[in-house]
Amino acid sequence: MRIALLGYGKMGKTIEQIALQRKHTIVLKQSATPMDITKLQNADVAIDFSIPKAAFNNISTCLDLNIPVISGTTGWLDQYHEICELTKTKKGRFIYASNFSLGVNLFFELNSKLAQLMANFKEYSVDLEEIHHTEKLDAPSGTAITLAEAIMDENERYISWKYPANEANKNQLPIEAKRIEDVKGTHQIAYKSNIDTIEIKHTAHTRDGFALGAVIAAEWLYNKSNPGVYLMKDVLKTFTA
Ligand SMILES: NC(=O)c1ccc[n+]([C@@H]2O[C@H](COP(=O)([O-])OP(=O)(O)OC[C@H]3O[C@@H](n4cnc5c(N)ncnc54)[C@H](O)[C@@H]3O)[C@@H](O)[C@H]2O)c1
Ligand SMILES: O=C(O)C1=N[C@H](C(=O)O)CCC1
Repeated sequence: MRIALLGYGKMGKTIEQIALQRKHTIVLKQSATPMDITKLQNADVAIDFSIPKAAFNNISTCLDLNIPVISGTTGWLDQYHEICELTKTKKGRFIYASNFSLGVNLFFELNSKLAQLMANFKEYSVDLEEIHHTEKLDAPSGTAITLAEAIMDENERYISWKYPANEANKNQLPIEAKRIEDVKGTHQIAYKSNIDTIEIKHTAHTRDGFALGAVIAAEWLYNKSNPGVYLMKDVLKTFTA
């Protein structure tokens, strides 16, 4: 595939390495505006890992040009619905995931199952903590928001999530975000009672998992003939079916 990288920072560079190993070609490494439309038009698929304020324009430009696009950029989801509508109008193909790594997608399943199990045990309250490197622009992480939303789907006590955690009331799921140099991404969920604590945790050691998942999602979307908005779950189903 000819891939356009929209965002050529830590993730863009890691994705480039994985894409080359998988025999793809990089036709565009975009790091700022204005977009190089000529090179973008030459791509089979675009992968956006940029910054929150650039994601909407990057994705909509791809949809306008009928280029399938996957986005891992976090911190722009107030415009997700608009992108879904645009995908429908343009009959485009689009995938967003707050986290493309296989490990985290397994962790998402574990989180939902644990939330289901714990929902009737009112003596436990939930704490969510994420840790990332100090260059991260958004807080809490997109992954933490996905985890919180899945807990809220199962546990009627929580009607929203709250960051910072110390401002949460009893019906808000507290999220703590810490920034420590060079941390690739750690997410931990704790169910605490007066008697004990039950915890689950995912720790990313490198960015390779995010990048491999993103390239696999791009390959899947490129081969998908039906237009639509897809999820990482749809991609992974293909491999587990
Ligand atoms: N979904 C996932 O699996 C996953 C994994 C890791 C990171 N992320 C997210 O991906 C994004 C990028 O992460 P990163 O660690 O590579 O950040 P980074 O700061 O290293 O890279 C971002 C790059 O985007 C570039 N940029 C700025 N404006 C742009 C524009 N208009 N078009 C294209 N590029 C532009 C910047 O120059 C920078 O090089 C963040 O939002 C992060 O949260 C998601
Ligand atoms: O390094 C980042 O930035 C990451 N962002 C994603 C998020 O916000 O959840 C995924 C983990 C790494």
